Amino acid sequence: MEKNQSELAFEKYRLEETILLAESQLKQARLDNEGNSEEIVFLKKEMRENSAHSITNLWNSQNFEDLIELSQYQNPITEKLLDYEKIANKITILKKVIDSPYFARIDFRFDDEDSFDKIYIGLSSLKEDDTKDILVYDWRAPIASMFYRFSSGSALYEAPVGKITGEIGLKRQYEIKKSKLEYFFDADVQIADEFLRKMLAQNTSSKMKTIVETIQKEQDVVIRDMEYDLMMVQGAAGSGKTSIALHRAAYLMYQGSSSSLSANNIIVISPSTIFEQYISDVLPELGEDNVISVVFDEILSDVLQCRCLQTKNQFLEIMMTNSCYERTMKDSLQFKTSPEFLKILDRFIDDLPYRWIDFEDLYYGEKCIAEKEELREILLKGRKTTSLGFRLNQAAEFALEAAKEYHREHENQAEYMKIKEEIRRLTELNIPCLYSKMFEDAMYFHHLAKDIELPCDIRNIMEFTQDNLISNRFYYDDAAAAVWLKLKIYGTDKYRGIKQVVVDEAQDYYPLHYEILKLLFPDAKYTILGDMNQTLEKKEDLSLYENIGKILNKKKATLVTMDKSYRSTNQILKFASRFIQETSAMESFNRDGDKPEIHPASDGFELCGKIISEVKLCLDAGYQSVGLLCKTEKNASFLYEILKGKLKIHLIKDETAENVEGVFIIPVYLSKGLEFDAVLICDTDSENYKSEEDKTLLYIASTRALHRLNLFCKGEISHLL
Ligand SMILES: Nc1ncnc2c1ncn2[C@@H]1O[C@H](COP(=O)(O)OP(=O)(O)OP(=O)(O)O)[C@@H](O)[C@H]1O
Repeated sequence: MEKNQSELAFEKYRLEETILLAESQLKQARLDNEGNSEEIVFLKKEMRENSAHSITNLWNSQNFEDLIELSQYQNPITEKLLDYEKIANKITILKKVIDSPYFARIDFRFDDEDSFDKIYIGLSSLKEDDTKDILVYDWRAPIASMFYRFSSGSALYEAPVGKITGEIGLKRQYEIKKSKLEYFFDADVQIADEFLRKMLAQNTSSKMKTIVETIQKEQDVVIRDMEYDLMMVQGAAGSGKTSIALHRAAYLMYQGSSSSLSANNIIVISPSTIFEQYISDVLPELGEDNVISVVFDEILSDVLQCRCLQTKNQFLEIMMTNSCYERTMKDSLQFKTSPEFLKILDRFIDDLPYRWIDFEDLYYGEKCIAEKEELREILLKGRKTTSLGFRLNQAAEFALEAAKEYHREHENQAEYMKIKEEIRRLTELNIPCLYSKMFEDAMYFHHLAKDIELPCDIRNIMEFTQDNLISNRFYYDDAAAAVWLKLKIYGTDKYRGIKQVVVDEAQDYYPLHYEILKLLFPDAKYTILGDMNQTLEKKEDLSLYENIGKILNKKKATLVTMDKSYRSTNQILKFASRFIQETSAMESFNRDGDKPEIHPASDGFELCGKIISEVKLCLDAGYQSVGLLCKTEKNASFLYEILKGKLKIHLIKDETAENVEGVFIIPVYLSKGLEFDAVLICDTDSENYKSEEDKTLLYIASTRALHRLNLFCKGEISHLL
C-alpha cells in the first residue's frame, strides 16, 4: 500500500515536471511565431514598397535583374513562412503533449550499466532544450519498440548503431487525460490483454482511432519493418490491417526525418471515399498531417483527365442489380484486367502509328515544312526501345525545328502561331477515343488477339463494351484499361517523388491495377494489405500475393499472415467463419457477446417491426453506431423508405457520406473496411443470398460488427446461413 502511494506520488510529480517543460516550450514557440509573423508582415511591406517597379513591370519586363531583385525579397519571406509553419506544427504537437504526454513506461537496464533508466513513451518526443535529456520518447523511437515486443526480462532493440541488449525491469501503462493522471498499472502479459480487451469492448466511432497504446508484437513487426521493398500482409477481417497500414505510414515518416523522406514521399491508397473519410483522423492524431491520401478511382480519373469515370462501387451496384448483365460484367472486368488483355493493349499501341495516327503534311503558309511520311518515319523508328509518347515528341520537335527555320527567313507571326498549334496537337492522342476503336470492329479486335486465349463469352463482352462506349459511358473495367494505355504511351512524372506506397484492401484490385501502380510509382517500396476472403466479384487465394509480387517485381518481398481478429466478439467471429473456407483460420481476441440470431418474418410488416425493435434495443444498450446492411443500394433505399418515418435513420448510398454514425442503412460493398457497434443484415432471404459470392458479402457484413450481430429476412431464409 505504502509502496503504491509513493509510486503514485512519484508518477504525479513526474507528470507535473513533464507538463511544465512542455508548457514552457509552448510559451517559447508561441513567442517565436509572434516574432515570425511580425517579420513576415514587415518583409512583405518592404517588398511592396521597394520593388513596386519590379512587380508592376515584371511580366512584360525582359530584364532578368528585375526578377532577381524580386527574389531577393521573396526568399527571406519563404524562409520565414517555412519557419512559421514548422513552429505552428510544434505548437500543435506540444498542446497534445500537455494534454497527455505519455501512455507507457519501461524501466530498462543496459547490459553495461547497473541501474534502470525510466523510458517514458508517448505520441511524440519531448526533450530538455539545454541538456537534450529525453523526457518522453516517441513511440516510433527504436528504444520504444521494446514496449511492444518484450515483457519483463531480457530485451533488445535495433538502434542506428546496432543491436542494444539489456533487461526490462518494469512495464507500466498510464491513462492521462487533460493533463491529469487518471490511473496507471504495471502490465504483465495478462493485464495487458485485459487492458486491450477493455479498449476493444468500447463503442466504435465514426472515425478510426489510433492503437499506439496496444499495438501487438506481430503488428509492430510489420509497422517497423525497413527490410523489405514489398511488404504484404494477408489478414483476417478485423486483424488490424488498416491500423497497421496507417501506423506504418507514420513510422516511415518518422524514419524519414533522418533519411530525407517527407510527407509527399508517402502515398496511402484507399478503395473508396467513404473509407478515406473513415481513416482520415489517424495520421493527424499520430502527428502526421500531410501524408498524401488518395482513392484509387481518383488516380484513374486524374490520369485520364476525366471526372466522370464509373467507380468500382457503381460498377458493383449495376452488376448486382442487373442479373442479365451480371455474368458479362464480371467476365468483362476479369478479362480486361488480365495479363492477356494487356498483351492485346500492347499490340494495339504498336499498331497505332500504322493505323490510327493520321499525319498530314504540315504547311507554313503555302510551304510544306514537314511531310507526313517524314513524320511517320520518326514515329516508327526506335519503336522497340522508346515509348510512343517519346517518338511523338520527337516528330513534333522535328516539325518545330523546320517551322522555326522557315520562320527566320519568312517571318509571318500569324502563320507561325498556327503551325505551332498544329505541331503541338501532333503529340496529343485522344486516348478514350482510341480505346473505343479497339472494340468498334470485331474483326480488328480478333486480329489483335490472335493466339491469345479469350473468355468464352467474348462476344457478349464485346457487345456490352461497344454499347457502353457508344453511349459515352466509361465503365470501371474500361477506365482502368484506358489509363494503362495512356500511361504506357506517355508515362507520368506526377508521382516521381513517391518512395513508399501503402495499399489497403489489396484483394479488390486486379493485375492491371497493380500494373498501373507500377507505372505510376516505379521506384517506390510497397506495403500491401488485404484479405483474400473479402473479395466481392471474384475468388482469390494466396496466389493473389504471388501475382502482386510478380508484377511489382521487387528484390526483397515478404508475405505476413495475421489470423487474430480484434474487432468482433467470439460469437460474431464464429458465426462469420461459416462463410469462408475452413482452411482460413481466424482466431478471436477472446471477447464475449451475444450469439448472432436469425429473425425470419412472414411479410414486410413483420420484418419492419423486428428490425425496429432490434434497433431500439441497440440504442438502449448505448451503441453509437448501428448499421443496417443490405446487399445493394436498391435494397437499402427500399428499406429506408419503409423505416424513415419510424426511426431516426439515414441512408448512405454513395461515397460522399461524411460521417457514418447513429443509425444508418448502407449497402454491404460500401461498408467494406468500416466497423459498427451493432450490425443488422436486413435482407438475408434466399433470393438475395444464394451464390458463393453472396457468401463473401455475408462474411464482410458480419465482420463489420464489434459487439452485436443479427440477421433478418422476409420469406425463405438463405440456405447460406
Ligand atoms: N493492437 C490493437 N489494439 C487495439 N485495437 C486494435 C488493435 N488492432 C486492431 N484493433 C482494432 O480492431 C479493429 C479492426 O482493425 P482494422 O480495421 O485495422 O482491421 P482490418 O484488418 O483492416 O479489418 P477489415 O479487413 O475487416 O477491414 C479496429 O477497431 C482497430 O482499432
